[in-house]
Amino acid sequence: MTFTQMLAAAWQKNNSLLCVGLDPDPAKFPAHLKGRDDAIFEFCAAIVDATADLVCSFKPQIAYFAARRAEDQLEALIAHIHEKHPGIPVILDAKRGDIGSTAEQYAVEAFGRFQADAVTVNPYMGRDSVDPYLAYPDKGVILLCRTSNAGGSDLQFLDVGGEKLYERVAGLSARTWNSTGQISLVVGATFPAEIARVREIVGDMPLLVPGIGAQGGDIEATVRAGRTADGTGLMINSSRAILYAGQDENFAAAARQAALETRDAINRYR
Ligand SMILES: O=C(O)c1cc(=O)[nH]c(=O)n1[C@@H]1O[C@H](COP(=O)(O)O)[C@@H](O)[C@H]1O
Repeated sequence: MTFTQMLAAAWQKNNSLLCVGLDPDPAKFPAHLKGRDDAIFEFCAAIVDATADLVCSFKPQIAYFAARRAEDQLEALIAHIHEKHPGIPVILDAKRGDIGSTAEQYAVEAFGRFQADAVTVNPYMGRDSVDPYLAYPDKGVILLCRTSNAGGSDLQFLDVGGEKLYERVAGLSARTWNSTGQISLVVGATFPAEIARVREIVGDMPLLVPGIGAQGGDIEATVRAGRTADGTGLMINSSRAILYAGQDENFAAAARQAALETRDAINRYR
């Protein structure tokens, strides 16, 4: 099954456009996990098990694991998701981008080592820097287009021959680069007008939309701007607002409640 098929099935099965982001920061862990060698795995696996029936995808952010020499725990976590919650796609958020020969190694890392179903990629270096990921026909390649941070406008809003750079990325992705149907785009929830513009350019292509929750993006505006005609098309990510909804031993139950409320808030506007 391809990433796109898995995603479509998860949208339906869990009636959810919510992607739970796994950005584990040990400083924010409940006291009983602090100091344990496997704390990152235990924390994330508990969140995954508590929310897996409420999401369309999980998105571990590699920096939170690599910064603490915990890539082995990331491998174990992704294996855990595949084994215990088959059918829920895993997006490795790594925002890679490099010349083709190096991109080949990043692709092996994401799809071979970590067994992710999709990876985030920075398209700034152009088509040949994206091709090595597309060589894995079952995998998703999610390109940064209009990011959620304020500084995203520094480059993505530049005029490039009568259109903005993010519009060029969307247009190239949809019309030229996506011959295999593997590409999705990142568009921040903090910019609903641009979500609508990207949707206009790319048709029904799936969009990864971070920026609700801790970054303050508006759920109603996001869904109305980005949903497709059948009420899907979005992976709306929330990380901190779900991971750290509770601070004690009951953190996973608190995360479940936050995920449930977020999924239902999203569904109100589909
Ligand atoms: O590619 C991403 O996931 C991403 C793109 C973007 O434009 N903005 C953005 O916040 N992200 C990621 O989405 C997550 C947002 O986390 P919260 O703000 O805690 O919900 C982080 O893992 C970011 O790295």
